[in-house]
Amino acid sequence: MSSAPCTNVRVPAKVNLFLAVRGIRDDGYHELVTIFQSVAITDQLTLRIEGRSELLNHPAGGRRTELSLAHDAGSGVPTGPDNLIVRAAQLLADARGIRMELVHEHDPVVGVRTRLELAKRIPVAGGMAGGSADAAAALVGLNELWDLGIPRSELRDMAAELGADVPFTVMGGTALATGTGTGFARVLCRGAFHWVVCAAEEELSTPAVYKAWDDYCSPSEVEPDAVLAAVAGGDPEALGAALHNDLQPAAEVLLPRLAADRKALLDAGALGAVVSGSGPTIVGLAADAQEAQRIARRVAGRFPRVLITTSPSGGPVVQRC
Ligand SMILES: C[C@](O)(CO)[C@H](O)COP(=O)(O)OP(=O)(O)OC[C@H]1O[C@@H](n2ccc(N)nc2=O)[C@H](O)[C@@H]1O
Ligand SMILES: Nc1ncnc2c1ncn2[C@@H]1O[C@H](COP(=O)(O)OP(=O)(O)OP(=O)(O)O)[C@@H](O)[C@H]1O
Repeated sequence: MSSAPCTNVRVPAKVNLFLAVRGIRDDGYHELVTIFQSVAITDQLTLRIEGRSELLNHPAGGRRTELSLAHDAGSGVPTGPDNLIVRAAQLLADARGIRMELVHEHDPVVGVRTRLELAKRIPVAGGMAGGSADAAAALVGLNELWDLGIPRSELRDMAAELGADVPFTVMGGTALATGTGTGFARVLCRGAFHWVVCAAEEELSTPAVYKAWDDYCSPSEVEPDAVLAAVAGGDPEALGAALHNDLQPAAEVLLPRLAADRKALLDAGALGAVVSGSGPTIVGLAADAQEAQRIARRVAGRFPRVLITTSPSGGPVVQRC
């Protein structure tokens, strides 16, 4: 087999610079208009092949692999079949006729093993598409490691089966999405934006936030034009004023403190502050890199974890190791 025995994928988190909920579909999903942007907070997935690699991608060898997953994210993130990485691997294996058996990382290798290790830096259940980004890393990384040759655009289309945020995280950059968030077009973005990312102690479940929107909010007509103009012009002041998220009031029903947290970021000098996706992470936009550091210092005592980052970032970056 010609593929490398080891591949590394760095995959960025996302923020929604704009998110409008237009209504509910019959299947319970919500129709959105949203602008995604990748930010430079990344998870890293390392993928290795051990044992008899000829069994993996060779029709005569039977096309099969064991797969194990380990991560450093603690007990809130599963390592079994529910992990989005494992679901992504299963999706690719099924699509290419590879028999995949999920095993424990310490089980002895019988035949061939695909060993995955995740270094998690994106806040978990924070509204920054961490699990989706990991699924994207698995699709892109296994495509390379298993030598499947699937174009990125096809991986993006397959990704919709794994979750609404996954197609965007396969591509990265800046995009305007409609539908459930899976159909999108690239958006022009000039320059770099500087963010103060404030993680919360609590987690918010995405279905629970959409349920709160159902119970307390109604469809909005707000349009993304001001955000599109601000990113095209590389104008942080305009972007700060235009940041918008219809899920924010729903997240604040479940965690009322978030409203005061946003105000604290604005008082500390942020040009705008918004709940990221379904929350509870809040992102504050700074005028420049120095200002981001100043704001971060001012709010540090209020949040368990404050990160400084930039956007836009690219898509998943694959390196042989
Ligand atoms: C909040 C956002 O992160 C904004 O980008 C996404 O809309 C959520 O994306 P995600 O977590 O990848 O979503 P999925 O894993 O597909 O769905 C999780 C749950 O979110 C709700 N969901 C998600 C997307 C959408 N357009 N409408 C929904 O109602 C559904 O209850 C679904 O059961
Ligand atoms: N690889 C993974 N990383 C993180 N969580 C995962 C992963 N796979 C499955 N999960 C589960 O998904 C839940 C949501 O985690 P995630 O970090 O993706 O949330 P999120 O960033 O709010 O998602 P989104 O912004 O896409 O709505 C977690 O509580 C965890 O149980």
